[in-house]
Amino acid sequence: MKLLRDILAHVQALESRGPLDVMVEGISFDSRQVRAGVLFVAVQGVQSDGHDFIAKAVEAKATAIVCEVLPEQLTSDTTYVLVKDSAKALGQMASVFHDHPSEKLKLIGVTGTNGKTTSVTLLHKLFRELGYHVGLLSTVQNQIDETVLPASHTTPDAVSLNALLHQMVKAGCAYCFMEVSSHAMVQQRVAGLQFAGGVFTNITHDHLDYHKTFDEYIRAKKLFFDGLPAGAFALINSDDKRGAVMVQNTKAEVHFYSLRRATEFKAKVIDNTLQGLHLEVDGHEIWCKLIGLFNAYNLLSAYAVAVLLEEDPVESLTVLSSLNSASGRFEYIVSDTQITGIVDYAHTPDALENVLNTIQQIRNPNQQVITVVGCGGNRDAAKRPLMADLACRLSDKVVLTSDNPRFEEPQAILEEMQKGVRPIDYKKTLSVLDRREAIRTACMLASTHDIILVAGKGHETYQEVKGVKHPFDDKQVLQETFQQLGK
Ligand SMILES: CC(=O)N[C@H]1[C@@H](OP(=O)(O)OP(=O)(O)OC[C@H]2O[C@@H](n3ccc(=O)[nH]c3=O)[C@H](O)[C@@H]2O)O[C@H](CO)[C@@H](O)[C@@H]1O[C@H](C)C(=O)N[C@@H](C)C(=O)N[C@H](CCC(=O)O)C(=O)O
Ligand SMILES: Nc1ncnc2c1ncn2[C@@H]1O[C@H](COP(=O)(O)OP(=O)(O)OP(=O)(O)O)[C@@H](O)[C@H]1O
Ligand SMILES: N[C@H](CCC[C@H](N)C(=O)O)C(=O)O
Ligand SMILES: [Mg+2]
Repeated sequence: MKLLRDILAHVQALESRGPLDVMVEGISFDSRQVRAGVLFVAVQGVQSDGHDFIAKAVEAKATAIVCEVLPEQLTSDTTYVLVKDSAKALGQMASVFHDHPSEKLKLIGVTGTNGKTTSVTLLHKLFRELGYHVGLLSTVQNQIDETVLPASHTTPDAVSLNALLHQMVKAGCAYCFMEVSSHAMVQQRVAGLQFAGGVFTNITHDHLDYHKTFDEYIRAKKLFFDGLPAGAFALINSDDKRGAVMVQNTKAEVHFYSLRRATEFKAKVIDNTLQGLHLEVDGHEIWCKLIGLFNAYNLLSAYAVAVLLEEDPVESLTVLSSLNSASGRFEYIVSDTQITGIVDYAHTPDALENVLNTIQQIRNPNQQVITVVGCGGNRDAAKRPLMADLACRLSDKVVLTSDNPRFEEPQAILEEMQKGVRPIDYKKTLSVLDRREAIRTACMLASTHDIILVAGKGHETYQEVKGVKHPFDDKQVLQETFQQLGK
């Protein structure tokens, strides 16, 4: 419980109507969650405008309303506060409401198209092994030490986010490693947070359904670095050509990592096999369990963060070399007849290309590569033909299928993917709408020693169709199918 006046301490209010010395028991941006004592914040959304629900919030006895436009009719027992940017105010108020939790631990944010979950998961495990209490906010799950809390977004909304950070502080966490998505930046989910550091992994084609242009997508990621305070660090992948742009206007201290250039933090891949990576990092040789060149970047950036947070370099590398990948990131099983089944969350053209290139590097010429891939509905449609084309170019056979169709027609998504297949690849491409059947088809096509990649859903344990999440787990389906077929 806090006084409205105190909650507004960091908010630039343009105008207020009604008493400010009223008690607030909770903050909500959803009128359906409002009850007596709650402060309702009206946020402009994609589907609807929170301002249209102010009357509902008042009906539910909201103590106060924070909004960008005052309603025409004001009720006398509600306080109204007018602000320029409700989403930003929401973050600032949620932070005060939970006693500024981000200032009581070291909060490190990771942004970029690919590698966020892998990086924050590595960092969480590393800092646990180094003896700290640590929080994690990721696509797969949130965590306080080993306690797992479910995650519905890559970056939670501002209210949930501050509540989670508050719980981490109460549990004695010294660090929290979190993913910062581009949606979160545009929607100001991290407004009001104090970051001790930020990491940029890479930026490639994704989410243009939401950001519209690649420049806007870059701008969204850059906003994160623009907002870092002096005293924080910004750790940048200098092998990505947008790396330098990210830190053009940052106040943070800039550091670079690279596999290609002589930078402050550098690594060299000595060997890349299905058993793992053999790396040289800052002059030290290590063998890691993670597979694929792209994971050399994730390992290097995790190492660099540890050094920037003043951990011992050699001890950090020793721990990193013992860590496994995050769930659904290049996880593999080998069937009784020696078929390798890989499940990977590659759901962007770049990720798919990286994963398939890695498979091409570690396969031998007698092994066929069979890829099962689909694209999500209500997401960037431009990536559909690109992903189908990449799958064909880098595989011997391809089974195009459904991912999470959400509210789109699965057949229509599949047809958009098919448009990317070059005529020369028609012969090697099949389309099987049902994902379970598609995985079965790939298993039937596979012979001893072949490699099956099931891409796009990684750790997800559901398939989302028209608002309903049906149980579906690529790893489980793959395993069951091998057994059913006696493969
Ligand atoms: C496109 C997008 O990001 N949408 C997010 C956004 O919803 P929205 O803008 O559609 O909200 P809306 O339905 O238009 O409603 C506007 C406002 O009215 C309020 N409202 C609405 C109805 C009502 O009856 N009463 C009411 O008060 C809503 O609570 C909201 O505040 O704000 C919601 C509340 O924070 C989010 O849950 C929702 O995430 C949706 C579910 C989503 O799927 N988001 C994905 C795309 C996403 O955010 N992904 C990124 C990761 C991407 C990546 O890098 O891979 C993530 O960080 O998870
Ligand atoms: N550093 C990297 N560079 C390029 N591709 C990567 C990198 N790390 C992982 N990948 C590929 O991208 C996929 C997604 O990785 P990860 O889940 O770590 O990324 P993410 O940024 O968290 O994705 P999301 O935006 O969905 O949360 C992996 O399954 C792998 O195929
Ligand atoms: N965080 C990403 C995940 C995509 C995963 C893929 N399986 C899909 O459903 O498109 C998103 O929400 O766009
Ligand atoms: Mg993620």
